[in-house]
Amino acid sequence: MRDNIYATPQDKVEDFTFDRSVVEVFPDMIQRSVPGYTTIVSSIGKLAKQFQQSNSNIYDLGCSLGAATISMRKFVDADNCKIIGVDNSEAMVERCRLHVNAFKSDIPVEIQCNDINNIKIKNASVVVMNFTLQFIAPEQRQALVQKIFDGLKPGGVFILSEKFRWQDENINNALNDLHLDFKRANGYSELEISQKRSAIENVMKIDYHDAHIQRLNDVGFNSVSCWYQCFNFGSFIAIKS
Ligand SMILES: Nc1ncnc2c1ncn2[C@@H]1O[C@H](C[S@+](CC[C@H]([NH3+])C(=O)[O-])CC(=O)[O-])[C@@H](O)[C@H]1O
Ligand SMILES: O=C(O)C(=O)Cc1ccccc1
Repeated sequence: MRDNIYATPQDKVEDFTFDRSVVEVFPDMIQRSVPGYTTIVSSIGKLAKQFQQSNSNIYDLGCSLGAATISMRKFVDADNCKIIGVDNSEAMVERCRLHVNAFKSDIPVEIQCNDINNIKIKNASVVVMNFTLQFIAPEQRQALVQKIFDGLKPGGVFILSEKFRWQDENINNALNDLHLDFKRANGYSELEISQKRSAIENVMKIDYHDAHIQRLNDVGFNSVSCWYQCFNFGSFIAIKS
């Protein structure tokens, strides 16, 4: 289903939520809005294969419809691994369970409806946050990333994908413009782009690219790199030694 949510003028643009109407169009919305999304999702599956450990948990935090969970499940083959997807949108979780159950697999998957700030993370070999940290209140981000580090086993990996901004205004504007052109090329009108911007400005607070690296180092990761970037979107790998 095509994302037409912001195609007609709205008197007042409400804050963006992951409700039922978003669920219906979500695959189209994220594909047309996030440069590199498909590459990132498939690479997450391959990274999960590289870092899986037998008898461990694999987390997909903010799993939405389960794209990263399903990608990882295709590649994971270690003994006694369990994939745990968590999302606090009931509409997403309900649809995610349908997606996950549409394919047969030997890897157990559990989809939980919960706030990721409230869950325990333990015995993890892989933790994925694919475009989710940006929706967490900024003051809660450090504690959440610390909890992820603490819940990882030695040799475990954290994969963090986000939209970025830069302190350097020239870089920031150049990469933002490339993203706007990407949305236009994918059929979004100026009205859709501006109404969507209003809808997300209060709920999606973007961190500086440097701030992510700093935070990952601060919580204890000593191997950190951006492994993918397209315009102002990208993904970090952080390994616990
Ligand atoms: N506190 C929270 N607790 C749990 N879930 C949350 C919270 N806040 C937001 N979410 C959930 O995080 C998801 C973010 S979308 C992730 C895409 C997916 N990872 C993908 O690989 O397709 C990214 C985007 O839409 O830009 C939504 O499903 C929210 O309900
Ligand atoms: O739509 C945008 O411009 C974004 O920045 C990313 C996005 C993608 C999907 C839901 C919310 C935000």
